Amino acid sequence: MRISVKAPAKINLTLDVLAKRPDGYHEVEMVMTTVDLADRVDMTLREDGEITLDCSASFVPDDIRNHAYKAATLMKEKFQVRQGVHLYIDKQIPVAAGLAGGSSDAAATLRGLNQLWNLGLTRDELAKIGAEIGSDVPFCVYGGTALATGRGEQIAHLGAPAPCWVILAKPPIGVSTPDVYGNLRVAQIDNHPDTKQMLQAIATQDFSLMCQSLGNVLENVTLSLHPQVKQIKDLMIASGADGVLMSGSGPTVFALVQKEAKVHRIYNALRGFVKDVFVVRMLGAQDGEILA
Ligand SMILES: C[C@@](CO)(OP(=O)(O)O)[C@H](O)COP(=O)(O)OP(=O)(O)OC[C@H]1O[C@@H](n2ccc(N)nc2=O)[C@H](O)[C@@H]1O
Ligand SMILES: Nc1ncnc2c1ncn2[C@@H]1O[C@H](COP(=O)(O)OP(=O)(O)O)[C@@H](O)[C@H]1O
Repeated sequence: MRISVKAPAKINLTLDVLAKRPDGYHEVEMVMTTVDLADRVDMTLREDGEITLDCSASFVPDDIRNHAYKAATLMKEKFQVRQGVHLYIDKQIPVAAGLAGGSSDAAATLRGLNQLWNLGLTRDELAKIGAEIGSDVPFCVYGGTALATGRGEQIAHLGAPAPCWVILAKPPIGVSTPDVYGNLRVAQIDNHPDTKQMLQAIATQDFSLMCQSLGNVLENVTLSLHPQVKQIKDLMIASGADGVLMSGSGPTVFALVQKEAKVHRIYNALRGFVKDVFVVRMLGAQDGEILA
């Protein structure tokens, strides 16, 4: 018996940090949406009770350090499941990119095992388990578009933003989320995004207001550590992007573009500068569907 689940990447349309919490995490307020760049997680039932994992990207861990493996272990222990599973991850999302690839693989694994092991859990119950794996996993369990608060695990669903093209560009560096948060001085943040205005832009599918409302307080930290990120931002703006922002803790930068003619110009300009460039669409309110 085998199930395959798509694990879409996410981008942050806003990312605000409000305070440092006693538990070492930060209080965040972020609007996230999924895009149609996705990993695929294949899950094959194992009667011997073992959990094993293979990944198409050799540099991604294939043991308990892999978030998908962690998800399977958590589900097996919580529900005393006798069977095991072999996980195969077809890696398409750049790693350590600010696109929550690992979190999305974990969320896809939770959703697929719920079906493969006939656990009958609700989406909310899966999201609660996801919060034990990482702050982005609950959002990835639901997919679509949402406002995430707390450390990122409290989710308020939103409607689909105005449809547009999204061009993702990742410079050849990996950025560690803990390092970026560790370098953030919350008291010195002077560019808090207007989250309410972003919510209004999404509710009214107002593309230009959405572009004006983009904001990510982690950007300045990552830009100061990695100048290439600013170069990509400047190139996207110079090539005519309607909106530009770094996603999550970076280093991926995305451009929002409404007219397809502009997409080619921006894509070609970026291709001369970075290898990892993707032209994708927002998934709006859909989620990573479960395939046969
Ligand atoms: C920055 C964001 C924004 O979407 O995404 P990515 O850039 O990773 O995609 C997330 O907050 C990343 O979430 P995630 O990658 O799940 O982080 P976690 O594993 O929970 O935490 C990794 C580390 O980041 C820091 N962290 C994360 C979330 C948060 N609200 N406050 C924090 O301080 C902590 O140091 C934590 O130990
Ligand atoms: N399934 C996975 N896919 C990618 N990276 C993973 C996965 N599981 C664990 N990791 C580890 O998590 C880190 C990157 O996680 P990822 O979600 O790709 O980054 P980000 O949260 O910035 O989007 C890397 O250190 C990688 O080794």
